[in-house]
Amino acid sequence: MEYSAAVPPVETLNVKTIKSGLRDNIVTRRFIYLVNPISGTSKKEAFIKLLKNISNQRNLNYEIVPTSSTGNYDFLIDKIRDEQITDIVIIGGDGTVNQVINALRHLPVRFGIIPFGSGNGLAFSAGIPKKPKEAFELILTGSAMPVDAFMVNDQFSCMLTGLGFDAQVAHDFATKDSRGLLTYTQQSLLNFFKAHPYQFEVVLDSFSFFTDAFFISVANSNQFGNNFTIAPAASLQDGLLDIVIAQKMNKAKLPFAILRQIRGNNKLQQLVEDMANKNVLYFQTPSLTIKNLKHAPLHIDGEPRETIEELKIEIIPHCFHLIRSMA
Ligand SMILES: Nc1ncnc2c1ncn2[C@@H]1O[C@H](COP(=O)(O)OP(=O)(O)OP(=O)(O)O)[C@@H](O)[C@H]1O
Repeated sequence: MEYSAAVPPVETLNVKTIKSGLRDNIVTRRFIYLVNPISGTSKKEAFIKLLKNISNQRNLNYEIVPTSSTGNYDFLIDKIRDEQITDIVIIGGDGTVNQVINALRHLPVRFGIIPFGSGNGLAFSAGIPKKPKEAFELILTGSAMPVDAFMVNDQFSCMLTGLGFDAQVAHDFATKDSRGLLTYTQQSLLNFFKAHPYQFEVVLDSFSFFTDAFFISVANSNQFGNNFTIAPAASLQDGLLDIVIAQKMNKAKLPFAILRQIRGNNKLQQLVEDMANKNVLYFQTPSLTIKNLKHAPLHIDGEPRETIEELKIEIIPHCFHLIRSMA
């Protein structure tokens, strides 16, 4: 079915249209609130009650739908078309955000996030408030902007993909009964003592190089989540991926090297020169290939994935529209 008045197709949606659409047409907007019942640690019942109250008070047209544990959202596609849904509000963490946006990004909808995950890397990177009520207020009054995403072979990523140490943490975290920051921190510490470097070949447009690294992060967002910055220069809208490579070093130096990276004073000026004498390499590129020679574990947007030997990674500029803070 073709779209008519309320929501023009994505190709014709420009920032101005969306901005004014958001502010002026709150009554004509049609919302689906997608709730992940298991993400994060905070109980959602009280917030869902509040969400209903606010939505009813403001006469919003909305429906609450649970998220899909398999990541299959085919059941929503016809509904979005038939009912001319304009806004998908994701109440969950990065794993949910990845699955929902991947499934629905070709439709002319805006996405909003109410961060209810363990890390919430994309939401916090986009300046979405931590407090659920404030995040919802932003969805009602803020602006939708085009945001980049990227592909790792045929898999979609919108926040951060990693090989090595952080991926091992994601794998171990997935086996735990409890979620949340505490469990994540425990797993990070345990893995720190077991961490060892993996061998990679990194292929860029003009050259390639080998590196032994504790981890490689491919970042669209500036952080892992919980406001833990890893790629200080990363922008969600610049058409570039920020690549962070924590090269083999004395393990005692690793936290300090990461700290320098977090503070943003290790920006790579001359990649080739730095390869020999810097512990953490940091550069930007729209695409690259990583040959994962020792089968380092992989995560995509914080979710453990089966590892891949050769990762062809490419940005999708302005892939979807996210309601985000302009601050
Ligand atoms: N209805 C559901 N029932 C059970 N599991 C679900 C359901 N919907 C989604 N999931 C799964 O829940 C898992 C965790 O979700 P999510 O990643 O959003 O939370 P988190 O891991 O706590 O937060 P973050 O990714 O921000 O660290 C995902 O693997 C997702 O596939």
